[in-house]
This record gives sequence, C-alpha cells and structure tokens, in this order.
Amino acid sequence: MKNILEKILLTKQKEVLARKERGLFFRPFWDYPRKSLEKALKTQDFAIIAEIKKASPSKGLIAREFHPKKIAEEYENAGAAAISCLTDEPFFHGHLEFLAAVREVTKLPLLRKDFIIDEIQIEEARAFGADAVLLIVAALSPEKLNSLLEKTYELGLEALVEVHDEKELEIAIEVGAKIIGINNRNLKTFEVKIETSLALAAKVSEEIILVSESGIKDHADICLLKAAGIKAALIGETLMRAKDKEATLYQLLKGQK
Ligand SMILES: O=P(O)(O)OC[C@@H](O)[C@@H](O)c1c[nH]c2ccccc12
Repeated sequence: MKNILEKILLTKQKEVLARKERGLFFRPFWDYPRKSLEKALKTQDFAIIAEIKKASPSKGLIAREFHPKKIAEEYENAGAAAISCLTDEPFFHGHLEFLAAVREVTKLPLLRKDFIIDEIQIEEARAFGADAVLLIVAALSPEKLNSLLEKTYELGLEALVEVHDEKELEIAIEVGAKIIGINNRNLKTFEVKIETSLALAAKVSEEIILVSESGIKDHADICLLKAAGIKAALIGETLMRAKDKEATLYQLLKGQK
C-alpha cells in the first residue's frame, strides 16, 4: 500500500507531464508588485499565514460554501500576515484560478500551496499571482530541492521550505532556506502533533524564520509556539470552519473576543 504522499506525488507527475505537453499559458498578469513573505512574517509580533483550503485527504470536505475572494478579504481584514491558497485539484479541491482570483483582491503576500516537483509549477505560480511557493523536503531529493529553490529566487519569488523531522530540517538548512515550515502533520500517517514544532524549533538559528504548520486550533497552541520561540503559524482548518473568521483570528492571537 502506498502512503498518501506517494499517491499525491504520482498524480502530480502526470499533471506536470500533461502541462508540459500543453505548454504554459500565461495570464496577462505578470508585473504585479511582489510582496515579501519574509518581511510580512518579520513585522508582526506573531504572524499568521491564513490558508484557503476547501478539502483535504485527511479531513475530506472542510468548507461546503467556498468563495476564495471573499475568504481572502476576510483574512486580510482580520489581520493575517499572508495568505496560503491550495491549488492542488484532485486531493484538496484547489485550483490555480483560485490563486489568481485571490491575487486580484489582496495586497498580502500569497503562497501557492501545492506539491511542487518541477520548475514549470513555479513559473505557473508566478503567472497566477503568487509571491511564494511551498517546497516540501519529503517530496524531493536534496538536488531537486536545490534547483527548485534556485528557480524560485530567479523568478523573484520566495519559498516556504517544509520539514517534518530533524533529518529534513538539516536538509532545509543545508540548502539555505530562509523560511522553514515545520509541519506538525505527518504526511504519511496524518498524525498531528504540535510537539513536532516545539522540538525542532530548538535546533534552528535565529536568522531563519520558522512557521509552525497544521493542527493549530486555539490561543493555547499559539502560546506554546511562542514559548518555543516560534513567531509564525500557518492555519487552515480552524479558520476555514469558522463562520466569523475575523473573530476567530483575533481569538487565536489574543485569547479573547
Ligand atoms: O488545516 P490545518 O491543519 O491548519 O493545516 C494547514 C496546513 O499546514 C496544511 O494544509 C498543509 C501543510 N503542509 C501541506 C502540504 C500540502 C498541502 C497542505 C499542507
């Protein structure tokens, strides 16, 4: 039996091949002023990257009503530092067009959240309005990670490099990642443990920006992260399920209404 990450990556390889056969089509959109994710994460006391995600393999359908532009506006009004938008179609019900739609309404840095295995997906990310891309260490050889990172910088984008354990963290540091996401969710088993972030944070030097990802549900979680010296979190489900996203984001940060 293949684990879910292996399944997703197989599907992704087919997607990339098909895209290459069709050729890239560019939207007429390219000189949008890029926003720095790094800067946005540094300027707040605790920064939240708010995620737009309709469904996931671990949770199924998360949001029945789904209007990416409206959600992006709510996130920006609520004081999110940046927005992450899922573009994977088969497993997360995302779309590249959601990214472009969100770009039209937000000035916040925008992250393309997908399983990136090929340079062409970074060109797409830029073409559809992203400022940054996610690169998952578990999905790539160190050589491929390196070349994707180079491509990212060459296109004027930034990368959130995702790790889940100490070995992956070492690789991320080795390739010079400036922003490292620690995924609390094991992509092979779906198990979520915030302790993953707490334990790995101690091994990272101050110049690197750490983002704790997945399973963050309340202010108590954020207090734990802060105590471990982590200054940013990527939050999807908790916000996507909230009727009042503004109030929920405020509660996450402040612990009260
Ligand atoms: O919805 P959550 O538990 O708050 O998690 C958000 C984010 O961390 C998660 O969507 C994620 C982390 N890494 C990924 C890689 C691909 C797709 C999705 C993800």
